[in-house]
Amino acid sequence: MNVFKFGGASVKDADAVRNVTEIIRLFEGKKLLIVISAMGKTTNALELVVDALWKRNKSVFDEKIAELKSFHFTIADQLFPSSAHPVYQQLNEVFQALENRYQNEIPDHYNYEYDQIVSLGEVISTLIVEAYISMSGFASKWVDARRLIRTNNVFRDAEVDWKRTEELIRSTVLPAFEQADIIITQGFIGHTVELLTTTLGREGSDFTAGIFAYCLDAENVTIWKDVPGMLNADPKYFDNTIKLDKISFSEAIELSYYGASVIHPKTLKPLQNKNISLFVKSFVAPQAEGTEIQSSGAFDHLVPSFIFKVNQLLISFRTRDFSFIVESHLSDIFNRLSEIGAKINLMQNSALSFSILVDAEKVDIETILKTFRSDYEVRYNEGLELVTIRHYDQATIDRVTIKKDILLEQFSRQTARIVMKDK
Ligand SMILES: Nc1ncnc2c1ncn2[C@@H]1O[C@H](COP(=O)(O)OP(=O)(O)O)[C@@H](O)[C@H]1O
Ligand SMILES: N[C@@H](CC(=O)OP(=O)(O)O)C(=O)O
Repeated sequence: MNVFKFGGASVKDADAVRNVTEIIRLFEGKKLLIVISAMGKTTNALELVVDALWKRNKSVFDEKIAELKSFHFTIADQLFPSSAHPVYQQLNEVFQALENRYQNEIPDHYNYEYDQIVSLGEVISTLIVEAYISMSGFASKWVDARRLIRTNNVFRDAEVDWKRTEELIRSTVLPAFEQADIIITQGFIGHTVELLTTTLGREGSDFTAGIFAYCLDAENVTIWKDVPGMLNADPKYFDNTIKLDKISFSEAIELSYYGASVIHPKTLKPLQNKNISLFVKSFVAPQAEGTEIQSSGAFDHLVPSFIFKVNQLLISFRTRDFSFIVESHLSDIFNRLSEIGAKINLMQNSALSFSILVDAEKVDIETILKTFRSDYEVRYNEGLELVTIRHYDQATIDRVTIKKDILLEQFSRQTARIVMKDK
Protein backbone atom coordinates (compact mmCIF):
# COMPACT_ATOMS: atom_id res chain seq x y z
CA MET A 1 0.00 0.00 0.00
CA ASN A 2 1.26 3.45 -0.95
CA VAL A 3 0.31 6.85 0.45
CA PHE A 4 -0.14 9.80 -1.93
CA LYS A 5 -0.66 13.43 -1.05
CA PHE A 6 -2.12 16.00 -3.42
CA GLY A 7 -1.90 19.63 -2.26
CA GLY A 8 -4.06 22.64 -3.08
CA ALA A 9 -2.26 23.42 -6.36
CA SER A 10 -2.81 19.89 -7.68
CA VAL A 11 -6.61 20.14 -7.25
CA LYS A 12 -7.04 23.83 -8.02
CA ASP A 13 -9.55 23.38 -10.88
CA ALA A 14 -11.42 20.73 -12.88
CA ASP A 15 -8.45 19.97 -15.18
CA ALA A 16 -6.24 19.50 -12.14
CA VAL A 17 -8.72 16.98 -10.69
CA ARG A 18 -8.74 15.12 -14.03
CA ASN A 19 -4.93 15.10 -13.92
CA VAL A 20 -5.01 13.57 -10.41
CA THR A 21 -7.20 10.79 -11.80
CA GLU A 22 -4.71 10.19 -14.63
CA ILE A 23 -1.86 9.94 -12.12
CA ILE A 24 -3.82 7.39 -10.09
CA ARG A 25 -4.40 5.41 -13.29
CA LEU A 26 -0.62 4.98 -13.60
CA PHE A 27 -0.74 2.94 -10.40
CA GLU A 28 -3.64 0.66 -11.31
CA GLY A 29 -3.59 -2.51 -9.20
CA LYS A 30 -1.97 -0.77 -6.21
CA LYS A 31 -3.79 0.04 -2.99
CA LEU A 32 -3.55 3.81 -2.49
CA LEU A 33 -4.38 5.90 0.55
CA ILE A 34 -4.70 9.43 -0.82
CA VAL A 35 -4.55 12.56 1.32
CA ILE A 36 -5.96 15.70 -0.30
CA SER A 37 -5.81 19.38 0.69
CA ALA A 38 -8.35 22.12 0.12
CA MET A 39 -8.64 23.27 -3.51
CA GLY A 40 -6.37 26.11 -4.62
CA LYS A 41 -6.40 28.96 -2.10
CA THR A 42 -9.56 27.81 -0.30
CA THR A 43 -7.92 27.75 3.15
CA ASN A 44 -6.97 31.42 2.84
CA ALA A 45 -10.53 32.22 1.75
CA LEU A 46 -11.98 30.31 4.72
CA GLU A 47 -9.71 32.28 7.05
CA LEU A 48 -11.50 35.40 5.78
CA VAL A 49 -14.85 33.76 6.59
CA VAL A 50 -13.67 33.16 10.18
CA ASP A 51 -12.48 36.74 10.38
CA ALA A 52 -15.85 38.07 9.17
CA LEU A 53 -17.71 35.87 11.67
CA TRP A 54 -15.46 37.04 14.47
CA LYS A 55 -16.10 40.67 13.58
CA ARG A 56 -19.83 39.95 13.11
CA ASN A 57 -19.64 41.31 9.58
CA LYS A 58 -22.54 39.47 7.94
CA SER A 59 -22.14 40.96 4.47
CA VAL A 60 -18.45 39.94 4.20
CA PHE A 61 -19.29 36.54 5.72
CA ASP A 62 -22.01 35.96 3.09
CA GLU A 63 -19.90 37.34 0.26
CA LYS A 64 -16.88 35.10 1.02
CA ILE A 65 -19.09 32.00 1.32
CA ALA A 66 -20.82 32.87 -1.97
CA GLU A 67 -17.40 33.11 -3.68
CA LEU A 68 -16.33 29.75 -2.25
CA LYS A 69 -19.60 28.15 -3.27
CA SER A 70 -19.33 29.46 -6.80
CA PHE A 71 -15.68 28.32 -7.07
CA HIS A 72 -16.45 24.76 -5.96
CA PHE A 73 -19.75 24.38 -7.83
CA THR A 74 -18.09 25.59 -11.04
CA ILE A 75 -15.48 22.85 -10.65
CA ALA A 76 -18.21 20.29 -9.90
CA ASP A 77 -20.22 21.42 -12.96
CA GLN A 78 -17.16 20.83 -15.15
CA LEU A 79 -16.58 17.35 -13.70
CA PHE A 80 -20.04 15.81 -13.34
CA PRO A 81 -22.47 15.38 -16.24
CA SER A 82 -25.57 16.25 -14.21
CA SER A 83 -26.48 18.22 -11.11
CA ALA A 84 -28.40 15.12 -10.03
CA HIS A 85 -25.08 13.56 -8.96
CA PRO A 86 -25.25 12.89 -5.18
CA VAL A 87 -22.09 14.98 -4.60
CA TYR A 88 -24.19 18.15 -5.08
CA GLN A 89 -26.38 17.22 -2.11
CA GLN A 90 -23.27 16.56 0.01
CA LEU A 91 -21.71 19.89 -0.99
CA ASN A 92 -24.95 21.75 -0.24
CA GLU A 93 -25.01 20.20 3.23
CA VAL A 94 -21.43 21.32 3.97
CA PHE A 95 -22.12 24.87 2.75
CA GLN A 96 -25.35 24.95 4.77
CA ALA A 97 -23.39 23.93 7.90
CA LEU A 98 -20.90 26.70 7.13
CA GLU A 99 -23.64 29.32 6.71
CA ASN A 100 -25.33 28.15 9.92
CA ARG A 101 -22.30 29.04 11.98
CA TYR A 102 -23.45 32.66 11.86
CA GLN A 103 -26.67 31.68 13.66
CA ASN A 104 -24.73 30.12 16.57
CA GLU A 105 -23.89 32.07 19.69
CA ILE A 106 -21.12 34.62 19.25
CA PRO A 107 -17.96 32.46 19.36
CA ASP A 108 -15.71 33.13 22.33
CA HIS A 109 -12.83 30.93 21.30
CA TYR A 110 -11.30 32.10 18.04
CA ASN A 111 -9.02 29.11 17.44
CA TYR A 112 -11.85 26.64 18.06
CA GLU A 113 -14.13 28.45 15.62
CA TYR A 114 -11.25 28.68 13.13
CA ASP A 115 -10.81 24.90 13.09
CA GLN A 116 -14.55 24.17 12.72
CA ILE A 117 -14.70 26.44 9.65
CA VAL A 118 -11.30 26.12 7.97
CA SER A 119 -11.39 22.29 8.10
CA LEU A 120 -14.36 22.34 5.70
CA GLY A 121 -12.06 23.19 2.77
CA GLU A 122 -10.57 19.70 2.92
CA VAL A 123 -14.00 18.10 3.44
CA ILE A 124 -15.32 19.79 0.28
CA SER A 125 -12.29 18.99 -1.88
CA THR A 126 -12.24 15.31 -0.90
CA LEU A 127 -15.98 14.94 -1.58
CA ILE A 128 -15.49 16.29 -5.10
CA VAL A 129 -12.31 14.37 -5.88
CA GLU A 130 -13.57 11.05 -4.49
CA ALA A 131 -16.83 11.35 -6.41
CA TYR A 132 -14.92 12.06 -9.62
CA ILE A 133 -12.46 9.20 -9.08
CA SER A 134 -15.32 6.85 -8.38
CA MET A 135 -17.19 8.04 -11.49
CA SER A 136 -13.99 7.39 -13.48
CA GLY A 137 -14.25 3.69 -12.69
CA PHE A 138 -12.09 3.20 -9.61
CA ALA A 139 -13.21 1.31 -6.51
CA SER A 140 -12.78 4.23 -4.12
CA LYS A 141 -13.98 5.19 -0.67
CA TRP A 142 -14.11 8.52 1.22
CA VAL A 143 -13.01 8.35 4.84
CA ASP A 144 -13.25 11.13 7.39
CA ALA A 145 -9.92 12.17 8.96
CA ARG A 146 -12.01 13.97 11.63
CA ARG A 147 -12.72 10.51 13.01
CA LEU A 148 -9.26 9.01 12.48
CA ILE A 149 -6.60 11.47 13.57
CA ARG A 150 -6.93 11.94 17.33
CA THR A 151 -5.32 15.08 18.74
CA ASN A 152 -5.19 17.16 21.88
CA ASN A 153 -7.42 20.21 22.03
CA VAL A 154 -4.89 22.86 21.05
CA PHE A 155 -6.99 24.23 18.21
CA ARG A 156 -5.05 25.42 15.13
CA ASP A 157 -1.88 23.63 16.23
CA ALA A 158 -3.10 20.29 17.53
CA GLU A 159 -0.72 17.53 18.58
CA VAL A 160 -1.34 13.97 17.49
CA ASP A 161 -2.16 11.20 19.98
CA TRP A 162 -0.20 8.57 18.08
CA LYS A 163 -1.42 5.50 19.95
CA ARG A 164 -5.14 6.24 19.56
CA THR A 165 -4.65 7.50 16.00
CA GLU A 166 -2.92 4.27 15.02
CA GLU A 167 -5.79 2.21 16.49
CA LEU A 168 -8.42 4.33 14.73
CA ILE A 169 -6.63 4.33 11.38
CA ARG A 170 -5.84 0.62 11.36
CA SER A 171 -9.32 -0.45 12.44
CA THR A 172 -10.98 1.73 9.77
CA VAL A 173 -8.64 1.78 6.80
CA LEU A 174 -7.47 -1.84 6.68
CA PRO A 175 -11.04 -3.26 6.40
CA ALA A 176 -11.92 -0.48 3.93
CA PHE A 177 -9.12 -1.67 1.64
CA GLU A 178 -10.89 -5.03 1.38
CA GLN A 179 -13.62 -3.30 -0.65
CA ALA A 180 -11.76 -0.39 -2.21
CA ASP A 181 -8.44 0.14 -3.99
CA ILE A 182 -8.37 3.88 -3.41
CA ILE A 183 -9.11 5.50 -0.10
CA ILE A 184 -9.45 9.27 -0.07
CA THR A 185 -9.08 11.34 3.07
CA GLN A 186 -8.43 14.92 4.14
CA GLY A 187 -5.10 16.46 5.00
CA PHE A 188 -4.54 18.88 7.87
CA ILE A 189 -7.53 17.94 10.06
CA GLY A 190 -8.20 15.77 13.10
CA HIS A 191 -10.44 15.55 16.16
CA THR A 192 -10.32 15.71 19.94
CA VAL A 193 -11.56 13.04 22.32
CA GLU A 194 -14.84 15.05 22.48
CA LEU A 195 -15.09 14.71 18.64
CA LEU A 196 -14.41 18.41 18.04
CA THR A 197 -12.54 19.16 14.84
CA THR A 198 -8.93 20.34 15.09
CA THR A 199 -6.29 21.36 12.55
CA LEU A 200 -2.61 20.45 12.60
CA GLY A 201 -1.22 23.87 11.58
CA ARG A 202 -1.15 25.53 8.16
CA GLU A 203 0.22 23.40 5.38
CA GLY A 204 -0.20 20.32 7.58
CA SER A 205 -1.46 17.95 4.86
CA ASP A 206 2.04 16.62 4.13
CA PHE A 207 2.19 15.70 7.81
CA THR A 208 -1.16 13.87 7.54
CA ALA A 209 0.37 11.74 4.76
CA GLY A 210 3.25 10.92 7.12
CA ILE A 211 0.80 9.98 9.90
CA PHE A 212 -1.22 7.59 7.68
CA ALA A 213 1.95 6.02 6.26
CA TYR A 214 3.35 5.45 9.75
CA CYS A 215 0.12 3.97 11.11
CA LEU A 216 -0.43 1.72 8.09
CA ASP A 217 3.22 0.69 7.58
CA ALA A 218 3.00 1.96 4.00
CA GLU A 219 5.58 0.91 1.40
CA ASN A 220 6.32 4.55 0.60
CA VAL A 221 4.78 8.02 0.36
CA THR A 222 4.63 10.32 -2.66
CA ILE A 223 3.78 13.99 -2.33
CA TRP A 224 2.80 15.41 -5.71
CA LYS A 225 3.92 19.00 -6.21
CA ASP A 226 4.15 21.67 -8.90
CA VAL A 227 7.96 21.29 -8.88
CA PRO A 228 10.07 18.39 -10.25
CA GLY A 229 11.18 17.40 -6.74
CA MET A 230 13.01 18.90 -3.81
CA LEU A 231 15.30 21.52 -5.34
CA ASN A 232 18.35 23.26 -3.93
CA ALA A 233 16.30 26.48 -3.67
CA ASP A 234 12.74 27.69 -4.15
CA PRO A 235 12.38 28.17 -7.93
CA LYS A 236 9.92 31.03 -7.30
CA TYR A 237 12.84 33.12 -6.02
CA PHE A 238 15.93 31.51 -7.52
CA ASP A 239 17.03 30.83 -11.11
CA ASN A 240 18.94 27.73 -12.20
CA THR A 241 17.83 25.45 -9.39
CA ILE A 242 19.12 21.89 -9.21
CA LYS A 243 16.99 18.88 -8.25
CA LEU A 244 18.20 16.86 -5.26
CA ASP A 245 17.74 13.33 -6.62
CA LYS A 246 18.27 11.45 -3.37
CA ILE A 247 18.79 12.84 0.10
CA SER A 248 18.65 11.53 3.65
CA PHE A 249 15.85 12.04 6.15
CA SER A 250 18.18 14.14 8.33
CA GLU A 251 19.16 16.40 5.45
CA ALA A 252 15.53 16.87 4.39
CA ILE A 253 14.50 17.61 8.00
CA GLU A 254 17.23 20.25 8.23
CA LEU A 255 16.13 21.85 4.94
CA SER A 256 12.44 21.88 5.84
CA TYR A 257 13.18 23.11 9.37
CA TYR A 258 15.11 26.08 7.98
CA GLY A 259 12.12 26.87 5.77
CA ALA A 260 12.24 24.86 2.51
CA SER A 261 8.46 24.97 2.33
CA VAL A 262 8.13 22.14 -0.21
CA ILE A 263 7.73 19.70 2.72
CA HIS A 264 6.06 20.43 6.04
CA PRO A 265 8.81 19.92 8.66
CA LYS A 266 6.75 17.48 10.78
CA THR A 267 6.25 15.05 7.89
CA LEU A 268 9.60 13.32 8.00
CA LYS A 269 9.90 12.10 11.59
CA PRO A 270 7.20 9.39 11.41
CA LEU A 271 8.60 8.21 8.06
CA GLN A 272 12.18 8.11 9.31
CA ASN A 273 11.05 6.20 12.41
CA LYS A 274 9.69 3.39 10.22
CA ASN A 275 12.17 3.80 7.36
CA ILE A 276 9.44 4.62 4.83
CA SER A 277 10.83 6.51 1.80
CA LEU A 278 9.24 9.81 0.80
CA PHE A 279 9.14 10.74 -2.89
CA VAL A 280 8.57 14.32 -3.99
CA LYS A 281 7.28 14.23 -7.56
CA SER A 282 5.78 16.54 -10.13
CA PHE A 283 2.07 16.27 -10.82
CA VAL A 284 2.87 17.88 -14.18
CA ALA A 285 5.39 15.16 -15.17
CA PRO A 286 4.32 12.21 -13.03
CA GLN A 287 6.58 9.68 -14.76
CA ALA A 288 9.73 11.67 -13.98
CA GLU A 289 12.02 10.55 -11.19
CA GLY A 290 11.54 13.30 -8.58
CA THR A 291 13.40 13.26 -5.27
CA GLU A 292 13.72 10.28 -2.97
CA ILE A 293 14.16 10.99 0.72
CA GLN A 294 15.49 7.91 2.48
CA SER A 295 17.92 6.77 5.16
CA SER A 296 21.31 6.98 3.39
CA GLY A 297 23.29 10.21 3.66
CA ALA A 298 25.68 9.25 0.84
CA PHE A 299 24.37 11.92 -1.56
CA ASP A 300 23.69 14.77 0.87
CA HIS A 301 26.72 16.96 0.36
CA LEU A 302 26.76 17.22 -3.39
CA VAL A 303 24.89 20.49 -3.89
CA PRO A 304 24.65 23.68 -1.79
CA SER A 305 21.02 24.48 -0.91
CA PHE A 306 19.55 27.94 -0.28
CA ILE A 307 16.55 28.85 1.84
CA PHE A 308 15.26 32.41 1.94
CA LYS A 309 12.88 33.89 4.49
CA VAL A 310 11.76 37.44 3.82
CA ASN A 311 9.95 39.97 6.03
CA GLN A 312 12.01 39.11 9.09
CA LEU A 313 12.04 41.07 12.33
CA LEU A 314 15.20 41.16 14.47
CA ILE A 315 14.39 41.93 18.11
CA SER A 316 17.06 42.55 20.77
CA PHE A 317 16.48 42.47 24.51
CA ARG A 318 18.92 44.19 26.91
CA THR A 319 18.78 44.18 30.67
CA ARG A 320 17.93 47.60 32.05
CA ASP A 321 20.60 47.52 34.78
CA PHE A 322 23.59 46.69 32.54
CA SER A 323 23.83 43.16 33.98
CA PHE A 324 25.04 40.27 31.81
CA ILE A 325 22.50 38.18 29.94
CA VAL A 326 22.75 34.93 31.92
CA GLU A 327 20.73 31.71 32.07
CA SER A 328 18.02 33.15 34.33
CA HIS A 329 17.36 35.98 31.86
CA LEU A 330 17.28 33.55 28.96
CA SER A 331 14.81 31.34 30.77
CA ASP A 332 12.64 34.38 31.57
CA ILE A 333 12.79 35.63 27.96
CA PHE A 334 11.89 32.19 26.55
CA ASN A 335 8.97 31.85 28.96
CA ARG A 336 7.55 35.19 27.94
CA LEU A 337 8.04 34.42 24.23
CA SER A 338 6.38 31.04 24.64
CA GLU A 339 3.39 32.63 26.41
CA ILE A 340 2.77 34.92 23.45
CA GLY A 341 3.35 32.07 20.97
CA ALA A 342 6.39 33.60 19.23
CA LYS A 343 8.31 31.17 17.00
CA ILE A 344 12.03 31.89 16.71
CA ASN A 345 13.88 31.47 13.40
CA LEU A 346 17.33 32.28 14.79
CA MET A 347 18.83 33.58 18.05
CA GLN A 348 22.12 35.00 19.30
CA ASN A 349 23.42 36.59 22.48
CA SER A 350 26.21 38.94 23.53
CA ALA A 351 27.23 40.05 27.02
CA LEU A 352 24.38 42.50 27.36
CA SER A 353 21.78 41.55 24.80
CA PHE A 354 19.83 38.61 23.45
CA SER A 355 18.48 38.79 19.87
CA ILE A 356 15.84 36.76 18.10
CA LEU A 357 14.67 36.71 14.51
CA VAL A 358 10.97 36.06 13.84
CA ASP A 359 8.53 36.21 10.91
CA ALA A 360 7.13 39.76 11.07
CA GLU A 361 3.66 38.65 10.02
CA LYS A 362 3.41 36.14 12.87
CA VAL A 363 4.50 38.44 15.70
CA ASP A 364 2.88 41.64 16.87
CA ILE A 365 5.66 44.01 17.91
CA GLU A 366 3.28 45.92 20.20
CA THR A 367 2.64 42.68 22.14
CA ILE A 368 6.40 42.08 22.39
CA LEU A 369 6.96 45.61 23.68
CA LYS A 370 4.14 45.25 26.21
CA THR A 371 5.43 41.87 27.40
CA PHE A 372 9.07 42.90 27.87
CA ARG A 373 9.23 46.67 28.38
CA SER A 374 9.04 46.61 32.17
CA ASP A 375 12.28 44.60 32.55
CA TYR A 376 14.17 44.89 29.27
CA GLU A 377 15.13 47.50 26.77
CA VAL A 378 13.72 46.28 23.46
CA ARG A 379 15.05 47.31 20.04
CA TYR A 380 14.06 46.00 16.66
CA ASN A 381 14.89 46.08 12.93
CA GLU A 382 12.22 45.41 10.33
CA GLY A 383 12.26 44.38 6.66
CA LEU A 384 15.14 41.89 6.88
CA GLU A 385 15.92 38.71 4.98
CA LEU A 386 17.29 35.47 6.40
CA VAL A 387 19.23 33.24 4.05
CA THR A 388 20.29 29.76 5.12
CA ILE A 389 22.88 27.94 2.98
CA ARG A 390 23.45 24.23 3.56
CA HIS A 391 26.88 23.00 2.39
CA TYR A 392 28.08 26.54 1.79
CA ASP A 393 31.37 27.86 0.47
CA GLN A 394 32.64 31.42 -0.02
CA ALA A 395 31.28 31.62 -3.58
CA THR A 396 27.72 30.79 -2.46
CA ILE A 397 27.93 33.34 0.37
CA ASP A 398 29.18 36.02 -2.04
CA ARG A 399 26.38 35.18 -4.44
CA VAL A 400 23.59 35.84 -1.93
CA THR A 401 25.09 38.79 -0.06
CA ILE A 402 25.81 40.95 -3.07
CA LYS A 403 24.40 44.50 -2.52
CA LYS A 404 23.32 43.58 1.02
CA ASP A 405 24.20 44.90 4.46
CA ILE A 406 24.78 42.05 6.89
CA LEU A 407 23.33 42.43 10.40
CA LEU A 408 24.10 39.00 11.81
CA GLU A 409 25.87 35.79 10.71
CA GLN A 410 26.07 32.27 12.11
CA PHE A 411 28.20 29.44 10.74
CA SER A 412 28.35 25.79 11.62
CA ARG A 413 30.32 23.25 9.58
CA GLN A 414 27.38 22.53 7.27
CA THR A 415 25.19 25.60 7.53
CA ALA A 416 25.60 29.36 7.10
CA ARG A 417 22.79 31.67 8.24
CA ILE A 418 22.91 35.35 7.35
CA VAL A 419 20.49 38.12 8.33
CA MET A 420 20.70 40.97 5.86
CA LYS A 421 18.90 43.86 4.21
CA ASP A 422 19.20 45.71 0.91
CA LYS A 423 22.01 48.29 0.83
N1 LIG B 1 13.65 23.58 -1.96
C1 LIG B 1 12.51 23.62 -2.64
N2 LIG B 1 12.30 22.76 -3.66
C2 LIG B 1 11.15 22.77 -4.36
N3 LIG B 1 10.14 23.62 -4.11
C3 LIG B 1 10.29 24.52 -3.12
C4 LIG B 1 11.48 24.55 -2.33
N4 LIG B 1 11.34 25.52 -1.39
C5 LIG B 1 10.14 26.06 -1.56
N5 LIG B 1 9.49 25.46 -2.60
C6 LIG B 1 8.13 25.82 -3.05
O1 LIG B 1 7.24 24.81 -2.64
C7 LIG B 1 6.13 24.84 -3.53
C8 LIG B 1 5.35 23.55 -3.42
O2 LIG B 1 4.90 23.41 -2.10
P1 LIG B 1 3.41 23.80 -1.69
O3 LIG B 1 2.97 25.04 -2.39
O4 LIG B 1 3.33 23.76 -0.20
O5 LIG B 1 2.64 22.58 -2.31
P2 LIG B 1 1.20 22.04 -2.01
O6 LIG B 1 0.45 23.10 -1.26
O7 LIG B 1 0.63 21.78 -3.35
O8 LIG B 1 1.43 20.79 -1.23
C9 LIG B 1 6.78 25.08 -4.87
O9 LIG B 1 5.89 25.67 -5.77
C10 LIG B 1 7.98 25.95 -4.55
O10 LIG B 1 7.75 27.31 -4.86
N1 LIG C 1 -5.18 23.47 3.18
C1 LIG C 1 -4.27 23.62 4.29
C2 LIG C 1 -3.41 22.37 4.46
C3 LIG C 1 -2.35 22.12 3.43
O1 LIG C 1 -1.36 21.48 3.68
O2 LIG C 1 -2.53 22.63 2.21
P1 LIG C 1 -1.43 22.47 0.99
O3 LIG C 1 -1.16 21.01 0.84
O4 LIG C 1 -2.12 23.06 -0.21
O5 LIG C 1 -0.18 23.24 1.42
C4 LIG C 1 -3.43 24.89 4.15
O6 LIG C 1 -3.53 25.55 3.10
O7 LIG C 1 -2.73 25.24 5.06
